[in-house]
Amino acid sequence: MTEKSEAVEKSSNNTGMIEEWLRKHRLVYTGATRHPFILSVRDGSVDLSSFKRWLGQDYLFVKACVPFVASVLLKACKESDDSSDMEVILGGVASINDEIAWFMKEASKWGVPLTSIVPQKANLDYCRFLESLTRSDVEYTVAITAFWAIEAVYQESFAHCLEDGSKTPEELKETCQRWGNEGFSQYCHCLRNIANRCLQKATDDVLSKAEEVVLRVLEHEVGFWNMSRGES
Ligand SMILES: Cc1ncc(CO)c(N)n1
Repeated sequence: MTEKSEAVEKSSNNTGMIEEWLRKHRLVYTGATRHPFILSVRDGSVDLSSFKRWLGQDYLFVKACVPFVASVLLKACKESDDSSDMEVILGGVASINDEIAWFMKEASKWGVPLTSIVPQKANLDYCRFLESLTRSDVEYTVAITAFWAIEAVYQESFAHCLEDGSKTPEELKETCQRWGNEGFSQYCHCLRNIANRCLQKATDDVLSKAEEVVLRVLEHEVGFWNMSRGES
């Protein structure tokens, strides 16, 4: 069976290509969503200087996400056969807008000076990767799959810090709520559905590009968490 016919079969069983890849790359996915930095938030042992470093770097990252998300929106306009994709991606634009405002408020609360933050190598590498995905020769299917992966890592990571039994410090719970809340989980689910629908119709060539992009996102996410712990 080809990867493509496998995907079609999977979707009739109510699971898609993304679920298939998550099974196949479980360890890589867990590496990104259960990183030692996140586990330290969850068990309360997190070093606040790491948290502040993450906060400043993520502010820069989120700003760099704006042209990427705009490019996904543009690709949806041109290439999507379902007009509801637009609403979901516009929701993503709105959520980035809120995030930027939230980072500014949070940074002032923690005394992190946003104007003087220097992007670290892992951050620059990730931003450069995002920029490469904005090119017009990158298919909508590949771009929306990358977008799902980027959002899903944060959703799964921060939701883990709010589960029963977690000892996340009170002052970090609001941060975890940003990405760990039910609305964000729903939004990620919508992105996953869009990606699965596109992947189901994709050629083998696009499928393998999309799978590769998911793996690159997961690698960059691990690099990003490592940076927060002062490891790069
Ligand atoms: C590094 C990184 N990945 C994903 C997200 C989710 O938006 C974020 N804010 N930062």
